Amino acid sequence: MIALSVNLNKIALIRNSREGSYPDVVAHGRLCLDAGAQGLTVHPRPDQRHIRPGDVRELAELCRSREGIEFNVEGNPFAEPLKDYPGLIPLVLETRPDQCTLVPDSNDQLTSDHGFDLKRDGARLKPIIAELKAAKVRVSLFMDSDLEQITLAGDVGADRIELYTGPYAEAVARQSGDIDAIFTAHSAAAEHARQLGLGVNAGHDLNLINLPRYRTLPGLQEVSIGHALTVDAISMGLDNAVTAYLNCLSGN
Ligand SMILES: CC(=O)[C@@H](O)[C@H](O)COP(=O)(O)O
Ligand SMILES: NCC(=O)COP(=O)(O)O
Repeated sequence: MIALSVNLNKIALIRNSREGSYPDVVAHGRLCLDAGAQGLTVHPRPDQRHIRPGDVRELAELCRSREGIEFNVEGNPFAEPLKDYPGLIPLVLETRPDQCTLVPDSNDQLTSDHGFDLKRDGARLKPIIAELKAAKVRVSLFMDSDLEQITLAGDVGADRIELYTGPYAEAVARQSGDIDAIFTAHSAAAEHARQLGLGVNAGHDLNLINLPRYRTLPGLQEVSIGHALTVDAISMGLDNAVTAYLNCLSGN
């Protein structure tokens, strides 16, 4: 079974567009879990454009209260702390999510758009990964479909990789000629990770159109989906959107 982890960033983005706490991020996380999602994901960026440290603390409690539900916190461990943002690692060590997905985003990026270059960052990531694992937090690294880089992910002690699926999503949206080549590269990367003993997650710009093919990705354990699921929820309702993504993953 491929687990669906709903990313709540965009619920928080709407909340932050006004004073107060409407929509309530935790209440919407609870709704996703009640609809059957196996986990929740957040990406607390230093500028707090959407998810804030308080959201991470409250959602950690919510997920801990639910048997079998996983909480995944994403971010760049090297990002310059801004305002009252404590930094990703202190926040993760405080809240102890089930998984931390490290992502090489800089503070000025609109969104995540590439995986790690472990030739450059591997040495300084290794002790951070060890510290998170010592705290019993599973570590996943956001990676492109590059076999050499995925080998390095194993070398630096990652438990899993999260394949960056943006290029495939873009190719499907444009109906470009390289759709199959991109997915073939994804599959090779997933198989390579699996042979190295690494778990396989996937995410970014997944939606109800491009997601079905990921049912064939070797060893896929979890997808984290937020942007498109939130957009679908505007017309379907959040519980129906979660159900639609669960059905898509199970082939129903
Ligand atoms: C790592 C990744 O691809 C997404 O999880 C990321 O959280 C998207 O961030 P935004 O929601 O800020 O675009
Ligand atoms: N890791 C991917 C994620 O959490 C959500 O990405 P998106 O669906 O918002 O593009």
